Amino acid sequence: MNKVYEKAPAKINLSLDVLRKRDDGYHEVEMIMTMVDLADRLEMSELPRDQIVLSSQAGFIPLDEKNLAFQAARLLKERCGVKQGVYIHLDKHIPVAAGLAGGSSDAAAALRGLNRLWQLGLTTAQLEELGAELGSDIPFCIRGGTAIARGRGEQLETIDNPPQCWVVLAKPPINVSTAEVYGKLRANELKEHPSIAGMADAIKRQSFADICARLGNVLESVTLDRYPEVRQIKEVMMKLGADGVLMSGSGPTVFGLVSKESKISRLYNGLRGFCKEVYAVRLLT
Ligand SMILES: C[C@@](CO)(OP(=O)(O)O)[C@H](O)COP(=O)(O)OP(=O)(O)OC[C@H]1O[C@@H](n2ccc(N)nc2=O)[C@H](O)[C@@H]1O
Ligand SMILES: Nc1ncnc2c1ncn2[C@@H]1O[C@H](COP(=O)(O)OP(=O)(O)O)[C@@H](O)[C@H]1O
Repeated sequence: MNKVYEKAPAKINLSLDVLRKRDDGYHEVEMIMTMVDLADRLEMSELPRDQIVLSSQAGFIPLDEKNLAFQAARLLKERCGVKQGVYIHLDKHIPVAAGLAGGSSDAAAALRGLNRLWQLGLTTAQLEELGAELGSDIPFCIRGGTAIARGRGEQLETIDNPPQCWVVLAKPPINVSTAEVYGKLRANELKEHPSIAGMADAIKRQSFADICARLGNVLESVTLDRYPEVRQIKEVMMKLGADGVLMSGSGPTVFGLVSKESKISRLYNGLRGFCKEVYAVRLLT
């Protein structure tokens, strides 16, 4: 029986700006995203009957058509006229509804993997286009690397990876809805905007100090107000010596960038006193 495996890494937003609310209800964004080495793993095998079957060791995600990996398989089947079924096992490690694009990355991995399993011969650009139909972050998760994302997040410009560093992630035990955070944002009243060009330039110059100084996310204004524990985690991370700290996406996960390995255990152990879900990983460069 044919089988393929795909890794589905989490993303972080190094800079996230919202320019305006659009007529279609989405927000026009400009953001810089990169991947970290915290990943789900997907195993996909052929099913002789025409069915999509999902399983996972994680008890807290839907395994039916609400799952983005299921939606990815269904979309590919419909568009490419695939008659076979597929069994997908999702080995989940990325925290759910965390601002780390776990579901989006699973969908991206399913598109990449099923393109191979079913020998469809779609290009990355075609997969990105299909992915955009399922979610704004999915094209980036298909492409990977580091990119400036515009539009509603689906228009990508690949840029250099930042210099390698440690990324400490802390997720407080709350689930944040992306739609709700965008819904509460007063996009026209934002006083400060992070400079995306400035962050892109800091990355181009490989200046770790400037990258840390330029971290910014306008969605913090909504999530930090609503959930004071996210603000507290940011403060704790700074006190424990992270070089730069920011909330990822719509939150609630906070990440800290650290250049020196010697700082990691203090940061990791200190944070564990505040929340159960703490990870120390590397950038996926
Ligand atoms: C905030 C970000 C930052 O990377 O990530 P997460 O925090 O979700 O990881 C993204 O913009 C999230 O992208 P994604 O999670 O794919 O969003 P989608 O499924 O397309 O949309 C979910 C909902 O968010 C809102 N939405 C999303 C993207 C966008 N540019 N404007 C929006 O207003 C819409 O209300 C939409 O119905
Ligand atoms: N494969 C999946 N993994 C995780 N969550 C998923 C998946 N498919 C659908 N979901 C749903 O998508 C929502 C957002 O999940 P996720 O992608 O982890 O968050 P975020 O967009 O904040 O990074 C959750 O409510 C979850 O139920």
